[in-house]
Amino acid sequence: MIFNTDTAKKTAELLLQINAIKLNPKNPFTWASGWKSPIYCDNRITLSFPQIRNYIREEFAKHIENEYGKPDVIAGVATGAIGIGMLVADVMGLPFVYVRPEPKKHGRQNQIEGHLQEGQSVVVVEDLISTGKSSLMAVEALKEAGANVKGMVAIFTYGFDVSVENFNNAGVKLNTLGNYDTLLELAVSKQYITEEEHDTLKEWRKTPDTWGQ
Ligand SMILES: O=P(O)(O)OC[C@H]1O[C@H](OP(=O)(O)OP(=O)(O)O)[C@H](O)[C@@H]1O
Ligand SMILES: O=C(O)c1cc(=O)[nH]c(=O)[nH]1
Repeated sequence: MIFNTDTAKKTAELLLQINAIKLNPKNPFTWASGWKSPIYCDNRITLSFPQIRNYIREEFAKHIENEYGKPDVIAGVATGAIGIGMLVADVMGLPFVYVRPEPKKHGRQNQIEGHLQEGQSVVVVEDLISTGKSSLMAVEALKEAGANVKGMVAIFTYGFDVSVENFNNAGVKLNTLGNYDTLLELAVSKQYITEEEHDTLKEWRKTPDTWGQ
């Protein structure tokens, strides 16, 4: 669920402005889930724009504080949310850890990097939710380490039913700055996308798990 419509509109505007939204229906992107998609939202690009990463940082910090107060620790989901998670932790004056998709194979074999104590409250920062699988694996690792996971915040969600179900089943609260519906509406109204691209996206959105196969 988005925090509010103003933030969702602003987030969409900024992502479009920096060309973080990539469309390539002829040569679809492969997502982390294995799904094929005509669209890719590359939130990593926001880190390269100081004003935009500052906006995201401030919005996250404000909403985390409103929703959860100050947790003991901010966690970022690797790798996409290490940068922005660290910025949020810094502005909130909080410790930071990041969570790998799986334990590292050499060295200390950590999945969670940084200092985390059992019983500490944690808010998890993610860059993007498609199915939610990557994010929820990070939550699982944090819980196994004894963390008290308060909830998750992300820059963007596609809002797929499967992600809503996955978060509900895991009992994890998710709030995002932006979402697909708001982005699409703005992209159409500002003519960032052509009629043909809009038709492709409408078709894709009906069955994103099997599109392009
Ligand atoms: O909701 P999901 O279906 O799990 O997909 C979303 C995940 O995919 C991306 O990560 P990716 O695996 O591409 O790795 P990266 O963060 O290292 O770029 C993104 O950063 C999310 O973590
Ligand atoms: O599902 C993914 O892997 C994914 C989709 C997307 O739009 N952006 C991204 O960074 N990852």
